[in-house]
Amino acid sequence: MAVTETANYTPLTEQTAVELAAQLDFFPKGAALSSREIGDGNLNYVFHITDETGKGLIIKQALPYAKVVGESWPLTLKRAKIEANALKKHGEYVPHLVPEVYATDEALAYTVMEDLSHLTVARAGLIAGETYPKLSDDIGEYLAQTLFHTSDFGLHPFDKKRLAAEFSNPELCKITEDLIFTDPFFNNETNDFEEALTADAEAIWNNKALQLEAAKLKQSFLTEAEALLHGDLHTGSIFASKDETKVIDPEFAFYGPIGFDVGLFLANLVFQSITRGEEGRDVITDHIRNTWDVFSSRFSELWEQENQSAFKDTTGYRETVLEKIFRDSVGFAGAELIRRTIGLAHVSDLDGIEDDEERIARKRQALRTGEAFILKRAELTSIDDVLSLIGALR
Ligand SMILES: Nc1ncnc2c1ncn2[C@@H]1O[C@H](COP(=O)(O)OP(=O)(O)O)[C@@H](O)[C@H]1O
Ligand SMILES: CSC[C@H]1O[C@H](OP(=O)(O)O)[C@H](O)[C@@H]1O
Repeated sequence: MAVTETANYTPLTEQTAVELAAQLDFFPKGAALSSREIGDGNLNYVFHITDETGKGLIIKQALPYAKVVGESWPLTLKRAKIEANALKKHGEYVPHLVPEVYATDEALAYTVMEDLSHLTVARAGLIAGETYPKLSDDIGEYLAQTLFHTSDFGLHPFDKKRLAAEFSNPELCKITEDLIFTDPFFNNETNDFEEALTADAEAIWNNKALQLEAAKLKQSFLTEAEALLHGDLHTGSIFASKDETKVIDPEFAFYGPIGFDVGLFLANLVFQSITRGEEGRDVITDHIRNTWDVFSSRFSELWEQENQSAFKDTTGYRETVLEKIFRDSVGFAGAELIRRTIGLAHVSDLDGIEDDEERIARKRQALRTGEAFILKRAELTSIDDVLSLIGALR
């Protein structure tokens, strides 16, 4: 990382975070503020500042390295600016589905934003058996609005290319390129899995057909600047309640293939489908189906209403675009299922299963499902095909 990037940077402490919050015009003058670092993610500090009435705000600060690994893994501070700008850009289309950004500081790499502590991180809630009736309606809407409006279908080509340049995010993309698309498909030292899964991992590393498809997915991720993605849309990046949904943490935002955001969210629902008993599974199946249905129908409506392309009404064009997004989504979902099982950075849906035999069985199922998604994605033509495949691999 360039020396200049950290020249004026100091990490906040709970104390300095309070001092910073007091300087903002947010709490009443002289309010008694308290501060707690609550970050449970892999990369950043998150300070929760509250006054005596319970009113709160969040200060998220990037560290000059990946928190999960330590100082041996330097990481650009620019990601804080990318995250704040992505929240604001996506907020232009779906203000009700992202936190409000109150202030930013590029040198100190922090973002001050709306406190969402009244909501629960969706992954934790789903694992606990919570139901979120609006989750797939809201995420389908979020995906359609943010991805359509930042694509060539929704923007003038000059604006789209300017935005793509603004959201160039090579360092964070490299993490995804390595951790999702490369390392799990080879015997790489970043991989992380229980000994009982060794033969399963080796089968992946020896599967040449799978590697070829992984290479194609990686190429798509590297080269297809279709829309401004969230870039890491898993259920740990979503806050939810029965009547609200908010998407946080778009520090991996960049111009990439639309199916990447759709696929990551679907894969994280699939983890729930895999780990739940029969009684709790239907609600997840419905969310998987509804996410695609809402996304594709809202995307189609926006296409009809707002697409300026000369080919907008060309027979079969919209269908062709949606078929590609669908195929990509299934493939990217497959890569996410595999990387969260044997790669670096797991999900608690699987790792939290206490019984060893059950945990290993569910992880094997996740690997089988991921492989099938990647290898069969060209044959799957509807979301019901995907759901049947998930069912057949139980
Ligand atoms: N706006 C917010 N309101 C309340 N809590 C938040 C907010 N943003 C983040 N958090 C808390 O901090 C945790 C980590 O945030 P996240 O943005 O996912 O960090 P990282 O980039 O390190 O993964 C979240 O799981 C959540 O508990
Ligand atoms: C060393 S980064 C690993 C992993 O962490 C990110 O997740 P999050 O910021 O939500 O904790 C992202 O998924 C990266 O792939």
